[in-house]
Amino acid sequence: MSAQRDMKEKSPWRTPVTIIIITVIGVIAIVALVTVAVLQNKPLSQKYKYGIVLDAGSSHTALYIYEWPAEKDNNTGRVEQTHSCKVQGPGISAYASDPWKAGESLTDCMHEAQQKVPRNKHEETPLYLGATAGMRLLNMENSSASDQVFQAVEEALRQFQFSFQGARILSGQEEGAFGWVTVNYLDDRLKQGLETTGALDLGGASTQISFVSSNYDGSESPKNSVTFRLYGNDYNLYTHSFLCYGKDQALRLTLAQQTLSGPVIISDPCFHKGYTKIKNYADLYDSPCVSHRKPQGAPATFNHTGTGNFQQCQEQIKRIFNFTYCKYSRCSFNGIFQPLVQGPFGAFSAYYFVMDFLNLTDTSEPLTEVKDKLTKYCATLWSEITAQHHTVKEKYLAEYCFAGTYILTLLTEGYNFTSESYSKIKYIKQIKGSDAGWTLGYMLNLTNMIPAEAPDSPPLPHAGYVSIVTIMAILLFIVFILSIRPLWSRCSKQLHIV
Ligand SMILES: O=P(O)(O)OP(=O)(O)OP(=O)(O)OC[C@H]1O[C@@H](n2cnc3c(O)ncnc32)[C@H](O)[C@@H]1O
Repeated sequence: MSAQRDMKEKSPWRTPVTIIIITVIGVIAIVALVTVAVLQNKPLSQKYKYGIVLDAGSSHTALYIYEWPAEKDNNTGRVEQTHSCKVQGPGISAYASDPWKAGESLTDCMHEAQQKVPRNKHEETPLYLGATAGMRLLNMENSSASDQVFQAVEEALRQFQFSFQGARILSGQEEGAFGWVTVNYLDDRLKQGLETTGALDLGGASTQISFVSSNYDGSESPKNSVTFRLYGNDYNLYTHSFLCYGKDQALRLTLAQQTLSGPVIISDPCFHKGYTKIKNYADLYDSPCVSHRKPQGAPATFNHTGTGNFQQCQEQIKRIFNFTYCKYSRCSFNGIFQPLVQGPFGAFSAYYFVMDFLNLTDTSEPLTEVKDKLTKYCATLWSEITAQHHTVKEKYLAEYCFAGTYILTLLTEGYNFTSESYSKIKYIKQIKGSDAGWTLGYMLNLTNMIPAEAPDSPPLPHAGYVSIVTIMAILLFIVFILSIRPLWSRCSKQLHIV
Protein backbone atom coordinates (compact mmCIF):
# COMPACT_ATOMS: atom_id res chain seq x y z
CA MET A 1 0.00 0.00 0.00
CA SER A 2 2.67 2.46 1.03
CA ALA A 3 4.72 1.60 -2.08
CA GLN A 4 1.62 2.30 -4.20
CA ARG A 5 1.04 5.61 -2.43
CA ASP A 6 4.68 6.52 -2.96
CA MET A 7 4.30 5.86 -6.71
CA LYS A 8 1.13 8.02 -6.94
CA GLU A 9 2.67 10.85 -4.99
CA LYS A 10 5.77 10.76 -7.16
CA SER A 11 3.82 10.96 -10.52
CA PRO A 12 5.18 14.03 -12.42
CA TRP A 13 1.51 14.95 -13.51
CA ARG A 14 0.41 15.45 -9.96
CA THR A 15 2.96 18.07 -8.96
CA PRO A 16 1.67 21.64 -8.26
CA VAL A 17 3.92 23.08 -10.99
CA THR A 18 2.43 20.74 -13.62
CA ILE A 19 -1.12 21.60 -12.58
CA ILE A 20 -0.36 25.34 -12.75
CA ILE A 21 1.17 24.86 -16.22
CA ILE A 22 -1.90 22.91 -17.42
CA THR A 23 -4.22 25.62 -16.06
CA VAL A 24 -2.23 28.40 -17.74
CA ILE A 25 -2.17 26.51 -21.08
CA GLY A 26 -5.95 25.96 -20.78
CA VAL A 27 -6.57 29.66 -20.18
CA ILE A 28 -4.24 30.65 -23.04
CA ALA A 29 -5.99 28.20 -25.40
CA ILE A 30 -9.42 29.63 -24.55
CA VAL A 31 -8.23 33.25 -24.91
CA ALA A 32 -6.63 32.32 -28.27
CA LEU A 33 -9.89 30.69 -29.41
CA VAL A 34 -11.91 33.83 -28.63
CA THR A 35 -9.30 36.12 -30.21
CA VAL A 36 -9.16 34.12 -33.45
CA ALA A 37 -12.97 34.00 -33.68
CA VAL A 38 -13.23 37.74 -33.12
CA LEU A 39 -10.47 38.66 -35.57
CA GLN A 40 -11.50 36.21 -38.28
CA ASN A 41 -15.06 37.54 -38.38
CA LYS A 42 -14.22 41.18 -37.91
CA PRO A 43 -15.61 43.29 -40.81
CA LEU A 44 -12.86 44.71 -43.01
CA SER A 45 -12.19 48.38 -42.47
CA GLN A 46 -14.93 50.21 -44.43
CA LYS A 47 -14.00 51.30 -47.93
CA TYR A 48 -16.55 53.31 -49.89
CA LYS A 49 -17.62 53.60 -53.49
CA TYR A 50 -19.27 56.62 -55.03
CA GLY A 51 -21.65 57.45 -57.84
CA ILE A 52 -22.74 60.83 -59.24
CA VAL A 53 -26.02 61.57 -61.02
CA LEU A 54 -26.96 64.86 -62.65
CA ASP A 55 -30.71 65.44 -62.88
CA ALA A 56 -31.12 67.78 -65.83
CA GLY A 57 -34.71 68.88 -65.26
CA SER A 58 -36.80 71.41 -67.13
CA SER A 59 -36.48 74.10 -64.47
CA HIS A 60 -32.98 73.40 -63.18
CA THR A 61 -30.18 70.83 -62.91
CA ALA A 62 -29.15 69.19 -59.64
CA LEU A 63 -26.13 67.01 -58.87
CA TYR A 64 -26.34 64.16 -56.37
CA ILE A 65 -23.44 62.18 -54.88
CA TYR A 66 -24.16 58.70 -53.52
CA GLU A 67 -21.92 56.58 -51.32
CA TRP A 68 -21.98 52.91 -50.28
CA PRO A 69 -19.61 50.47 -48.56
CA ALA A 70 -17.44 48.81 -51.22
CA GLU A 71 -17.97 45.21 -50.12
CA LYS A 72 -21.77 45.63 -50.04
CA ASP A 73 -22.27 46.42 -53.74
CA ASN A 74 -24.77 43.69 -54.18
CA ASN A 75 -26.42 43.78 -50.81
CA THR A 76 -27.92 47.29 -50.97
CA GLY A 77 -30.09 49.04 -48.43
CA ARG A 78 -26.90 51.00 -47.80
CA VAL A 79 -26.61 53.52 -50.63
CA GLU A 80 -26.90 57.02 -49.23
CA GLN A 81 -26.93 60.50 -50.70
CA THR A 82 -23.98 62.33 -49.18
CA HIS A 83 -24.15 65.60 -51.07
CA SER A 84 -26.33 67.56 -53.47
CA CYS A 85 -25.63 70.70 -55.47
CA LYS A 86 -28.14 72.93 -57.23
CA VAL A 87 -26.78 74.21 -60.54
CA GLN A 88 -27.23 77.97 -60.85
CA GLY A 89 -29.45 79.16 -63.68
CA PRO A 90 -32.16 77.41 -65.70
CA GLY A 91 -32.38 73.81 -66.94
CA ILE A 92 -30.08 72.79 -69.82
CA SER A 93 -32.96 72.94 -72.34
CA ALA A 94 -33.04 76.72 -71.89
CA TYR A 95 -29.57 76.95 -73.51
CA ALA A 96 -30.80 75.79 -76.95
CA SER A 97 -29.54 78.98 -78.59
CA ASP A 98 -26.23 78.96 -76.70
CA PRO A 99 -25.43 75.27 -76.12
CA TRP A 100 -21.90 75.62 -74.74
CA LYS A 101 -23.35 77.61 -71.82
CA ALA A 102 -25.30 74.50 -70.84
CA GLY A 103 -22.00 72.69 -70.31
CA GLU A 104 -20.42 75.64 -68.58
CA SER A 105 -23.35 75.94 -66.17
CA LEU A 106 -22.47 72.54 -64.66
CA THR A 107 -18.86 73.28 -63.77
CA ASP A 108 -19.37 74.80 -60.29
CA CYS A 109 -21.29 71.75 -59.05
CA MET A 110 -18.76 69.45 -60.73
CA HIS A 111 -15.93 71.20 -58.87
CA GLU A 112 -17.88 70.65 -55.66
CA ALA A 113 -18.14 66.96 -56.54
CA GLN A 114 -14.36 66.85 -57.03
CA GLN A 115 -13.94 68.10 -53.47
CA LYS A 116 -16.52 65.73 -51.98
CA VAL A 117 -15.41 62.46 -53.60
CA PRO A 118 -11.97 61.33 -52.33
CA ARG A 119 -9.32 62.03 -54.98
CA ASN A 120 -8.20 58.41 -55.28
CA LYS A 121 -11.79 57.40 -56.15
CA HIS A 122 -12.41 59.86 -59.00
CA GLU A 123 -11.49 57.54 -61.84
CA GLU A 124 -13.67 54.69 -60.67
CA THR A 125 -16.69 56.88 -59.81
CA PRO A 126 -19.42 56.62 -62.44
CA LEU A 127 -21.00 59.90 -63.54
CA TYR A 128 -24.41 59.92 -65.24
CA LEU A 129 -26.54 62.72 -66.64
CA GLY A 130 -30.23 62.09 -67.18
CA ALA A 131 -32.44 64.72 -68.74
CA THR A 132 -36.19 64.81 -68.25
CA ALA A 133 -39.18 66.68 -69.65
CA GLY A 134 -37.42 69.94 -70.60
CA MET A 135 -35.12 68.08 -72.99
CA ARG A 136 -37.99 65.82 -74.12
CA LEU A 137 -39.83 68.95 -75.24
CA LEU A 138 -36.74 70.51 -76.85
CA ASN A 139 -36.03 67.26 -78.67
CA MET A 140 -39.61 67.23 -80.00
CA GLU A 141 -39.39 70.85 -81.05
CA ASN A 142 -35.84 70.99 -82.40
CA SER A 143 -33.84 67.76 -82.28
CA SER A 144 -30.63 69.29 -83.62
CA ALA A 145 -30.68 71.92 -80.87
CA SER A 146 -31.18 69.15 -78.34
CA ASP A 147 -28.22 67.20 -79.83
CA GLN A 148 -26.03 70.29 -79.58
CA VAL A 149 -26.94 70.81 -75.94
CA PHE A 150 -26.00 67.18 -75.21
CA GLN A 151 -22.73 67.58 -77.11
CA ALA A 152 -21.80 70.64 -75.05
CA VAL A 153 -22.80 68.97 -71.80
CA GLU A 154 -20.85 65.79 -72.59
CA GLU A 155 -17.77 67.78 -73.54
CA ALA A 156 -17.92 69.68 -70.26
CA LEU A 157 -18.38 66.53 -68.17
CA ARG A 158 -15.50 64.69 -69.90
CA GLN A 159 -13.11 67.36 -68.58
CA PHE A 160 -13.45 65.77 -65.16
CA GLN A 161 -11.64 62.64 -63.98
CA PHE A 162 -14.85 60.80 -63.13
CA SER A 163 -15.90 57.82 -65.21
CA PHE A 164 -18.49 59.58 -67.40
CA GLN A 165 -21.14 57.10 -68.52
CA GLY A 166 -23.03 59.35 -70.93
CA ALA A 167 -25.92 61.82 -71.03
CA ARG A 168 -29.37 60.86 -72.28
CA ILE A 169 -33.05 61.70 -72.12
CA LEU A 170 -35.03 59.43 -69.80
CA SER A 171 -38.40 58.32 -71.07
CA GLY A 172 -41.39 59.34 -68.97
CA GLN A 173 -41.85 55.69 -68.06
CA GLU A 174 -38.26 55.43 -66.77
CA GLU A 175 -38.65 58.64 -64.79
CA GLY A 176 -41.80 57.29 -63.11
CA ALA A 177 -40.42 53.80 -62.48
CA PHE A 178 -37.05 54.95 -61.07
CA GLY A 179 -38.83 57.43 -58.77
CA TRP A 180 -40.87 54.49 -57.44
CA VAL A 181 -37.69 52.37 -56.99
CA THR A 182 -36.01 55.22 -55.06
CA VAL A 183 -38.90 55.67 -52.63
CA ASN A 184 -39.31 51.95 -51.94
CA TYR A 185 -35.57 51.29 -51.74
CA LEU A 186 -35.03 54.08 -49.20
CA ASP A 187 -38.00 52.85 -47.15
CA ASP A 188 -36.44 49.34 -47.14
CA ARG A 189 -39.65 47.94 -48.62
CA LEU A 190 -38.05 46.09 -51.52
CA LYS A 191 -35.53 44.07 -49.52
CA GLN A 192 -38.14 43.09 -46.96
CA GLY A 193 -40.80 42.35 -49.59
CA LEU A 194 -43.27 44.72 -47.86
CA GLU A 195 -46.31 46.41 -49.44
CA THR A 196 -44.89 49.10 -51.70
CA THR A 197 -45.53 52.85 -51.72
CA GLY A 198 -46.75 54.56 -54.88
CA ALA A 199 -44.78 57.53 -56.21
CA LEU A 200 -46.20 60.90 -57.28
CA ASP A 201 -43.67 63.24 -58.88
CA LEU A 202 -44.57 66.76 -59.98
CA GLY A 203 -41.84 68.36 -62.08
CA GLY A 204 -41.85 71.61 -64.01
CA ALA A 205 -42.77 70.11 -67.38
CA SER A 206 -44.09 66.62 -66.64
CA THR A 207 -45.72 64.69 -63.84
CA GLN A 208 -45.52 60.98 -63.03
CA ILE A 209 -47.75 58.55 -61.18
CA SER A 210 -46.47 55.02 -60.38
CA PHE A 211 -47.95 52.35 -58.13
CA VAL A 212 -48.58 48.64 -57.80
CA SER A 213 -52.23 47.67 -58.12
CA SER A 214 -53.75 44.26 -57.47
CA ASN A 215 -56.09 45.07 -60.38
CA TYR A 216 -53.33 45.61 -62.92
CA ASP A 217 -51.29 42.85 -64.52
CA GLY A 218 -50.15 44.85 -67.53
CA SER A 219 -52.56 43.26 -70.02
CA GLU A 220 -54.73 46.36 -70.31
CA SER A 221 -52.64 49.21 -71.74
CA PRO A 222 -49.25 47.41 -71.65
CA LYS A 223 -47.40 50.67 -72.33
CA ASN A 224 -48.14 51.64 -68.73
CA SER A 225 -46.59 48.49 -67.33
CA VAL A 226 -43.05 48.05 -65.97
CA THR A 227 -42.03 44.75 -64.45
CA PHE A 228 -39.20 44.26 -61.98
CA ARG A 229 -37.75 41.32 -60.12
CA LEU A 230 -36.03 42.72 -57.06
CA TYR A 231 -34.64 40.75 -54.10
CA GLY A 232 -36.60 37.70 -55.20
CA ASN A 233 -39.97 39.49 -55.56
CA ASP A 234 -41.84 40.26 -58.77
CA TYR A 235 -43.45 43.66 -59.18
CA ASN A 236 -45.85 44.74 -61.88
CA LEU A 237 -45.84 48.49 -61.74
CA TYR A 238 -48.39 50.83 -63.30
CA THR A 239 -46.70 54.05 -64.37
CA HIS A 240 -47.57 57.04 -66.51
CA SER A 241 -45.86 60.32 -67.22
CA PHE A 242 -47.96 63.25 -68.44
CA LEU A 243 -45.82 65.51 -70.58
CA CYS A 244 -46.96 69.17 -70.32
CA TYR A 245 -48.65 68.55 -66.94
CA GLY A 246 -45.70 69.58 -64.76
CA LYS A 247 -46.32 72.70 -62.71
CA ASP A 248 -44.87 75.23 -65.19
CA GLN A 249 -46.38 73.75 -68.34
CA ALA A 250 -49.76 73.25 -66.64
CA LEU A 251 -49.73 76.97 -65.86
CA ARG A 252 -49.10 77.68 -69.55
CA LEU A 253 -51.97 75.34 -70.52
CA THR A 254 -54.28 77.11 -68.06
CA LEU A 255 -53.27 80.57 -69.27
CA ALA A 256 -53.54 79.48 -72.91
CA GLN A 257 -57.10 78.39 -72.15
CA GLN A 258 -57.84 81.95 -71.03
CA THR A 259 -56.10 83.68 -73.93
CA LEU A 260 -57.67 81.87 -76.88
CA SER A 261 -59.00 85.16 -78.22
CA GLY A 262 -55.74 87.06 -77.55
CA PRO A 263 -57.08 89.57 -74.99
CA VAL A 264 -55.08 92.52 -73.69
CA ILE A 265 -56.07 91.86 -70.10
CA ILE A 266 -56.49 88.46 -68.45
CA SER A 267 -58.33 88.37 -65.14
CA ASP A 268 -56.90 85.23 -63.62
CA PRO A 269 -58.59 83.62 -60.56
CA CYS A 270 -55.40 81.61 -59.86
CA PHE A 271 -53.39 84.74 -58.99
CA HIS A 272 -53.92 87.04 -56.00
CA LYS A 273 -56.02 90.18 -56.16
CA GLY A 274 -53.62 93.10 -56.64
CA TYR A 275 -51.16 91.01 -58.68
CA THR A 276 -50.61 92.55 -62.08
CA LYS A 277 -47.83 92.02 -64.56
CA ILE A 278 -47.27 92.73 -68.26
CA LYS A 279 -46.35 89.48 -70.01
CA ASN A 280 -45.36 88.62 -73.58
CA TYR A 281 -47.61 86.41 -75.69
CA ALA A 282 -44.47 85.14 -77.43
CA ASP A 283 -43.06 83.89 -74.10
CA LEU A 284 -46.32 82.29 -72.99
CA TYR A 285 -46.66 80.31 -76.22
CA ASP A 286 -42.97 79.43 -76.52
CA SER A 287 -43.47 75.75 -75.72
CA PRO A 288 -44.64 72.77 -77.78
CA CYS A 289 -47.28 72.21 -75.08
CA VAL A 290 -49.17 75.34 -76.19
CA SER A 291 -47.48 76.72 -79.34
CA HIS A 292 -50.18 75.30 -81.65
CA ARG A 293 -52.84 77.27 -79.78
CA LYS A 294 -51.27 80.71 -80.13
CA PRO A 295 -54.09 83.14 -80.95
CA GLN A 296 -53.88 84.69 -84.40
CA GLY A 297 -53.34 88.44 -84.41
CA ALA A 298 -52.78 88.64 -80.64
CA PRO A 299 -51.09 91.79 -79.31
CA ALA A 300 -47.43 91.51 -78.24
CA THR A 301 -48.28 91.67 -74.54
CA PHE A 302 -51.12 91.10 -72.12
CA ASN A 303 -51.81 92.38 -68.65
CA HIS A 304 -51.94 89.40 -66.31
CA THR A 305 -54.16 90.45 -63.40
CA GLY A 306 -55.16 88.32 -60.41
CA THR A 307 -58.67 87.96 -58.95
CA GLY A 308 -57.83 85.34 -56.29
CA ASN A 309 -60.68 82.84 -56.37
CA PHE A 310 -59.99 79.17 -55.62
CA GLN A 311 -63.32 77.85 -56.99
CA GLN A 312 -62.97 79.68 -60.29
CA CYS A 313 -59.29 78.76 -60.49
CA GLN A 314 -60.20 75.10 -60.10
CA GLU A 315 -62.76 75.45 -62.91
CA GLN A 316 -60.09 76.92 -65.20
CA ILE A 317 -57.66 74.14 -64.31
CA LYS A 318 -60.22 71.37 -64.87
CA ARG A 319 -60.51 72.55 -68.45
CA ILE A 320 -56.95 71.48 -69.25
CA PHE A 321 -57.93 67.85 -68.59
CA ASN A 322 -59.95 65.87 -71.08
CA PHE A 323 -62.33 63.54 -69.24
CA THR A 324 -64.61 62.74 -72.14
CA TYR A 325 -62.67 60.08 -74.01
CA CYS A 326 -61.54 56.69 -72.66
CA LYS A 327 -61.14 53.44 -74.58
CA TYR A 328 -60.15 51.45 -71.46
CA SER A 329 -62.10 50.13 -68.49
CA ARG A 330 -61.13 53.32 -66.63
CA CYS A 331 -58.98 56.36 -67.30
CA SER A 332 -57.34 59.17 -65.39
CA PHE A 333 -57.55 61.88 -68.07
CA ASN A 334 -56.67 62.51 -71.72
CA GLY A 335 -57.68 58.93 -72.56
CA ILE A 336 -54.90 57.41 -70.43
CA PHE A 337 -55.65 54.14 -68.68
CA GLN A 338 -55.26 54.10 -64.91
CA PRO A 339 -56.40 51.51 -62.36
CA LEU A 340 -57.91 52.83 -59.13
CA VAL A 341 -55.19 54.23 -56.89
CA GLN A 342 -54.15 51.75 -54.22
CA GLY A 343 -52.03 51.80 -51.06
CA PRO A 344 -49.89 54.55 -49.57
CA PHE A 345 -48.23 57.18 -51.80
CA GLY A 346 -45.20 59.43 -51.47
CA ALA A 347 -45.60 62.79 -53.27
CA PHE A 348 -42.38 64.68 -53.95
CA SER A 349 -40.68 67.47 -55.97
CA ALA A 350 -43.17 70.32 -56.56
CA TYR A 351 -45.88 68.43 -54.63
CA TYR A 352 -43.71 68.91 -51.57
CA PHE A 353 -42.36 72.41 -52.32
CA VAL A 354 -45.86 73.81 -52.84
CA MET A 355 -47.78 71.99 -50.10
CA ASP A 356 -44.99 72.66 -47.61
CA PHE A 357 -45.10 76.38 -48.35
CA LEU A 358 -48.89 76.38 -48.00
CA ASN A 359 -48.68 74.42 -44.70
CA LEU A 360 -50.88 71.74 -46.21
CA THR A 361 -48.67 68.67 -45.89
CA ASP A 362 -50.85 67.17 -43.14
CA THR A 363 -53.03 64.77 -45.15
CA SER A 364 -54.92 63.63 -42.06
CA GLU A 365 -56.71 66.97 -42.42
CA PRO A 366 -59.98 66.41 -44.34
CA LEU A 367 -59.86 67.49 -47.97
CA THR A 368 -62.69 69.97 -47.35
CA GLU A 369 -60.52 71.74 -44.78
CA VAL A 370 -57.55 71.76 -47.15
CA LYS A 371 -59.74 73.40 -49.79
CA ASP A 372 -61.05 75.95 -47.26
CA LYS A 373 -57.50 76.92 -46.33
CA LEU A 374 -56.50 77.25 -49.96
CA THR A 375 -59.61 79.33 -50.66
CA LYS A 376 -58.52 81.75 -47.92
CA TYR A 377 -54.94 81.78 -49.16
CA CYS A 378 -55.94 82.51 -52.76
CA ALA A 379 -58.24 85.32 -51.60
CA THR A 380 -55.40 87.05 -49.71
CA LEU A 381 -54.27 90.31 -51.30
CA TRP A 382 -50.99 90.18 -53.22
CA SER A 383 -49.65 93.08 -51.14
CA GLU A 384 -50.21 91.05 -47.97
CA ILE A 385 -48.61 87.95 -49.46
CA THR A 386 -45.48 89.84 -50.51
CA ALA A 387 -45.27 91.58 -47.13
CA GLN A 388 -45.51 88.25 -45.27
CA HIS A 389 -43.00 86.40 -47.45
CA HIS A 390 -40.46 88.94 -48.61
CA THR A 391 -37.64 86.36 -48.72
CA VAL A 392 -39.44 83.99 -51.12
CA LYS A 393 -38.67 84.19 -54.85
CA GLU A 394 -41.41 86.34 -56.42
CA LYS A 395 -42.09 83.90 -59.25
CA TYR A 396 -42.80 81.07 -56.79
CA LEU A 397 -44.81 83.34 -54.51
CA ALA A 398 -47.07 84.52 -57.30
CA GLU A 399 -47.77 80.93 -58.36
CA TYR A 400 -48.52 79.12 -55.05
CA CYS A 401 -52.29 79.71 -55.31
CA PHE A 402 -52.30 78.26 -58.84
CA ALA A 403 -49.89 75.44 -57.89
CA GLY A 404 -51.84 74.38 -54.77
CA THR A 405 -55.11 74.39 -56.70
CA TYR A 406 -53.49 72.48 -59.55
CA ILE A 407 -52.14 69.82 -57.16
CA LEU A 408 -55.55 69.24 -55.54
CA THR A 409 -57.26 69.16 -58.93
CA LEU A 410 -54.71 66.79 -60.46
CA LEU A 411 -54.96 64.41 -57.49
CA THR A 412 -58.73 64.40 -56.98
CA GLU A 413 -60.10 65.02 -60.48
CA GLY A 414 -57.19 63.71 -62.54
CA TYR A 415 -56.04 60.62 -60.64
CA ASN A 416 -59.31 60.11 -58.74
CA PHE A 417 -57.98 60.24 -55.20
CA THR A 418 -60.94 60.27 -52.80
CA SER A 419 -61.03 61.84 -49.31
CA GLU A 420 -59.97 58.45 -47.98
CA SER A 421 -57.16 57.67 -50.43
CA TYR A 422 -55.91 61.30 -50.19
CA SER A 423 -55.18 60.68 -46.51
CA LYS A 424 -52.73 57.94 -47.56
CA ILE A 425 -50.53 60.43 -49.42
CA LYS A 426 -47.40 61.64 -47.66
CA TYR A 427 -45.73 64.79 -48.98
CA ILE A 428 -42.03 64.07 -48.79
CA LYS A 429 -38.79 65.78 -49.67
CA GLN A 430 -36.25 63.28 -48.39
CA ILE A 431 -36.24 59.77 -46.99
CA LYS A 432 -33.44 58.98 -44.52
CA GLY A 433 -31.37 61.90 -45.81
CA SER A 434 -31.68 61.10 -49.53
CA ASP A 435 -33.88 63.17 -51.87
CA ALA A 436 -36.97 61.49 -53.28
CA GLY A 437 -36.69 61.49 -57.09
CA TRP A 438 -35.65 59.25 -59.97
CA THR A 439 -31.86 59.71 -59.65
CA LEU A 440 -31.08 57.11 -56.97
CA GLY A 441 -33.26 54.44 -58.64
CA TYR A 442 -31.53 55.21 -61.96
CA MET A 443 -28.06 54.76 -60.48
CA LEU A 444 -29.03 51.59 -58.57
CA ASN A 445 -30.28 50.15 -61.85
CA LEU A 446 -27.26 51.13 -63.94
CA THR A 447 -24.78 49.86 -61.37
CA ASN A 448 -26.78 46.62 -60.92
CA MET A 449 -27.02 47.26 -57.23
CA ILE A 450 -30.42 45.72 -56.70
CA PRO A 451 -30.11 41.96 -57.26
CA ALA A 452 -33.01 40.06 -58.81
CA GLU A 453 -32.73 37.41 -56.11
CA ALA A 454 -32.47 37.92 -52.37
CA PRO A 455 -28.74 38.08 -51.53
CA ASP A 456 -27.20 35.34 -49.36
CA SER A 457 -26.67 36.74 -45.93
CA PRO A 458 -24.08 35.32 -43.49
CA PRO A 459 -25.73 32.96 -40.97
CA LEU A 460 -24.75 35.30 -38.14
CA PRO A 461 -23.70 38.93 -37.91
CA HIS A 462 -20.27 39.73 -36.47
CA ALA A 463 -21.65 40.50 -32.99
CA GLY A 464 -23.45 37.13 -33.05
CA TYR A 465 -20.21 35.27 -33.76
CA VAL A 466 -18.37 37.06 -30.98
CA SER A 467 -21.12 36.43 -28.39
CA ILE A 468 -21.46 32.73 -29.23
CA VAL A 469 -17.71 32.10 -29.19
CA THR A 470 -17.34 34.00 -25.91
CA ILE A 471 -20.15 32.03 -24.24
CA MET A 472 -18.68 28.73 -25.54
CA ALA A 473 -15.25 29.74 -24.25
CA ILE A 474 -16.60 30.60 -20.79
CA LEU A 475 -18.45 27.24 -20.63
CA LEU A 476 -15.30 25.42 -21.74
CA PHE A 477 -13.32 27.23 -19.09
CA ILE A 478 -15.83 26.24 -16.36
CA VAL A 479 -15.79 22.59 -17.53
CA PHE A 480 -12.00 22.68 -17.59
CA ILE A 481 -11.74 24.12 -14.07
CA LEU A 482 -14.26 21.57 -12.75
CA SER A 483 -12.37 18.71 -14.40
CA ILE A 484 -9.06 19.66 -12.82
CA ARG A 485 -10.56 20.36 -9.36
CA PRO A 486 -9.71 16.87 -7.97
CA LEU A 487 -6.10 17.42 -8.99
CA TRP A 488 -6.04 20.74 -7.13
CA SER A 489 -7.47 19.20 -3.92
CA ARG A 490 -5.00 16.28 -4.07
CA CYS A 491 -2.27 18.76 -4.75
CA SER A 492 -3.18 20.83 -1.65
CA LYS A 493 -3.39 17.62 0.44
CA GLN A 494 0.05 16.68 -0.84
CA LEU A 495 1.30 20.06 0.17
CA HIS A 496 -0.12 19.41 3.70
CA ILE A 497 1.64 15.99 3.81
CA VAL A 498 4.86 17.67 2.75
O1 LIG B 1 -38.93 66.82 -64.04
P1 LIG B 1 -39.08 68.03 -64.92
O2 LIG B 1 -40.47 68.19 -65.40
O3 LIG B 1 -38.06 68.10 -65.99
O4 LIG B 1 -38.85 69.30 -63.99
P2 LIG B 1 -37.72 69.63 -62.94
O5 LIG B 1 -36.84 68.44 -62.68
O6 LIG B 1 -37.04 70.88 -63.32
O7 LIG B 1 -38.62 69.86 -61.67
P3 LIG B 1 -38.24 70.02 -60.13
O8 LIG B 1 -38.69 68.80 -59.45
O9 LIG B 1 -36.85 70.47 -59.94
O10 LIG B 1 -39.19 71.23 -59.76
C1 LIG B 1 -40.55 71.12 -59.99
C2 LIG B 1 -41.16 72.48 -60.04
O11 LIG B 1 -41.11 73.05 -58.75
C3 LIG B 1 -40.61 74.37 -58.86
N1 LIG B 1 -39.96 74.69 -57.59
C4 LIG B 1 -38.71 74.38 -57.18
N2 LIG B 1 -38.50 74.84 -55.95
C5 LIG B 1 -39.66 75.45 -55.56
C6 LIG B 1 -40.10 76.12 -54.39
O12 LIG B 1 -39.31 76.28 -53.35
N3 LIG B 1 -41.35 76.60 -54.36
C7 LIG B 1 -42.16 76.45 -55.40
N4 LIG B 1 -41.84 75.83 -56.53
C8 LIG B 1 -40.59 75.34 -56.61
C9 LIG B 1 -39.72 74.36 -60.08
O13 LIG B 1 -39.60 75.66 -60.61
C10 LIG B 1 -40.51 73.45 -60.99
O14 LIG B 1 -41.54 74.16 -61.62
